[in-house]
Amino acid sequence: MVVVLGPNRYGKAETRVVQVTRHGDAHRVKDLNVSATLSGDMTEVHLSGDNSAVLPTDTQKNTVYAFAKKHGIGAIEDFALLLARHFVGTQSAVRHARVAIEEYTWERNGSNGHSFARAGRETRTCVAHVDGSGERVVSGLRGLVVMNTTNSEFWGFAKDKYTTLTETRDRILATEVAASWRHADFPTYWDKSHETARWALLAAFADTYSLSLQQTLYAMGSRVLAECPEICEVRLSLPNKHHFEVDLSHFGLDNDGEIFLAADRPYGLIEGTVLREDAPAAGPAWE
Ligand SMILES: O=c1[nH]c(=O)c2[nH]c(=O)[nH]c2[nH]1
Repeated sequence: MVVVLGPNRYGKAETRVVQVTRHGDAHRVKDLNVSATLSGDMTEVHLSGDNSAVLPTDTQKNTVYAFAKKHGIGAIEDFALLLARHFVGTQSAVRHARVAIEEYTWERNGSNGHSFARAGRETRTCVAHVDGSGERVVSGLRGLVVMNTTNSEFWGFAKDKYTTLTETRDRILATEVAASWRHADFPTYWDKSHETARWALLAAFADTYSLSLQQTLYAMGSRVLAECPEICEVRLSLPNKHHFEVDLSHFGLDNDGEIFLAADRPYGLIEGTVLREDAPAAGPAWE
């Protein structure tokens, strides 16, 4: 039997780093979850246990903390690129570094400058790749929960003998947005680019008179591309958080779109990609 080593990679997953910057009494918090993944000339460690090419995952973790102190944490895309460039640039055996970062946002709690509350469930994300073919960054967010209480219909759908869903000309449309977007060019300011893309998603969700969540998805992705010239591809995953009007007739009450059961499962899951026709090749961006 002949076996060979296939694709492999290794790294330190989920290094949690919190940076508190103190401007007098007004503190600022950056709260990240950093996952580094390295690959390259790693045959010997797998075949013979020779570790000479292996930068320990423990070192990768330490680098995250040291770089947070030395360089500070600004936009997560800048921090991810800094780390990825460092691993590829300083370790000859490392040909490809992937650094994925999640950022959790804290809001001020009161006015004392040092008390914070976690801001909802929304998480900002990015994945940076650095290798011999170049640098690629995918940014995004997840956990952004949105709801329209009208301007949503769903009718004219295919039916078979198992279809019981009634057509509706007015329903609640709610979802928890998970979106990621690929950059054809790097923006000057990652934070500004993220803010604009996020705003575009929200604006399109609010403005679209929806005949299906699929149509809303396409509108959201298109709006990001319209507002952000540096972005060439948007991927969206939208759970349809169903709200069912409750039948209150048993209690002698009518219900004209006022009382709903918010079902947590099962949920429809609408996923799609919207991209520029001339988007450059993605390379490893989405891996
Ligand atoms: O916007 C929707 N898209 C669907 O594909 C679908 N399917 C369903 O049962 N409800 C909905 N709503």
